[in-house]
Amino acid sequence: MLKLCEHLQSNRESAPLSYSYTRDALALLQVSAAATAAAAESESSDVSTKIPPDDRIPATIITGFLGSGKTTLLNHILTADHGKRIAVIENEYGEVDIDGSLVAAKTTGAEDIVMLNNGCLCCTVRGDLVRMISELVNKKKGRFDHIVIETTGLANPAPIIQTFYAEDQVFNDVKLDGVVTLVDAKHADFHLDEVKPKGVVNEAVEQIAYADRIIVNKTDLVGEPEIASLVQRIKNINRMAHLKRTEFGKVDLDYVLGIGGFDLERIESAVDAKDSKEDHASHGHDHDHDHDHHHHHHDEHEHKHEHHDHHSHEHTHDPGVSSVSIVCEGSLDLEKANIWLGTLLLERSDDIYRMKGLLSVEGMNERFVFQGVHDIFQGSPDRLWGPDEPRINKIVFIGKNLDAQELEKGFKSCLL
Ligand SMILES: Nc1nc2c(ncn2[C@@H]2O[C@H](COP(=O)(O)OP(=O)(O)OP(=O)(O)O)[C@@H](O)[C@H]2O)c(=O)[nH]1
Repeated sequence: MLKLCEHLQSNRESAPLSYSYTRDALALLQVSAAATAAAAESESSDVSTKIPPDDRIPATIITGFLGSGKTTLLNHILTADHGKRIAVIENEYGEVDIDGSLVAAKTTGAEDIVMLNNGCLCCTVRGDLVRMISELVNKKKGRFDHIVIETTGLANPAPIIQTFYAEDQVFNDVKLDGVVTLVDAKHADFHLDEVKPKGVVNEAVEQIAYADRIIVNKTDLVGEPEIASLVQRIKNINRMAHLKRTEFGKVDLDYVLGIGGFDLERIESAVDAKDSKEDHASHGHDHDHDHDHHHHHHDEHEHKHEHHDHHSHEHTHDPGVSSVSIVCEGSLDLEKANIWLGTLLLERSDDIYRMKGLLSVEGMNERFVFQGVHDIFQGSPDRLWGPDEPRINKIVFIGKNLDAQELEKGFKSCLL
């Protein structure tokens, strides 16, 4: 505990905190409150905890299924007039980096393009990613403003995101700015429906679940009804991410770069979007029951409701991935919140993909903001609550088999 305290205090002068173990997360919450209380005592007139600017280099992860338009978006980013110097890390699965040459051909030469071949970022080459980022930072610091990482279409983004919080070498110099997920308007349904063997993740679902920004691309290839139903489906998985429809990845760059890891507005809008009880109750129930798929996926009706014995329900409800948002006024009893969050993460961290929150903790003058990726938890005090500002807690979970009512009940039981 003492060690954590010291860590917290030294970190308050620099970057936010990241811990990869549940118990640390809890201690962090506790220590934050204690430190704030101490600050309040020692500086009676000015209790503000100064949150220093975070000057780490931002990194954006571009993910999306094979052929969804990642390289197209990357080219758009690199050729657009934004004045940012961008270092690119390309992860091409296989020996020949075709994407690399496509991107390189279009760039002006101001950026660095680094290739990570022969493996998928999410598994075999994560160590390489850490080394590569460290190398970029050590050798080229000051020569670029932003890192963009393009993952292979088959990447599960979780381990890549976790690299940014769990690896000190990365965390000290680089912050995750955001995860941008491209969705192929024409083929996404097919991939989302795809049945995976038990225990194997559906990358298409995961990529949507982890996104901060979603780009439904290739909208020129399908009609409005298909797009609308896809958008609905995406929102059922992740209601926190912003979503835009595009052709050839043409989006404003501030939609994808500089979005900020702690995008509080996003938490707020995700929560505000949850308006009715009915809406709330529908969370986690987007089961399409499309259990069997063949490659003739153009006719939706053709493969719906085909059941075979070997595709049991337990692994076919891929949109069991959903979002739950909780909003309620009041202040949290720290001890209760620690126990609740700790138990939840201990029991469910495999299923809780992402978690973001803005909390009002009793005895803490600042808003406490946090985010988690499975068992990795990062949080810090944010600005002071305003004198007349209602102390409203907002928390969003994205994950598998979430029970909205149970989560809400658990959270509310921590309120004073
Ligand atoms: N019609 C249409 N084609 C597009 C659009 N966006 C990209 N494409 C094309 O789709 C193909 C795949 O695009 P890429 O950008 O290479 O996709 P990717 O996600 O990088 O592909 P992988 O590296 O294989 O995962 C290319 O031929 C693009 O020109 C779009 O909005 N509409």
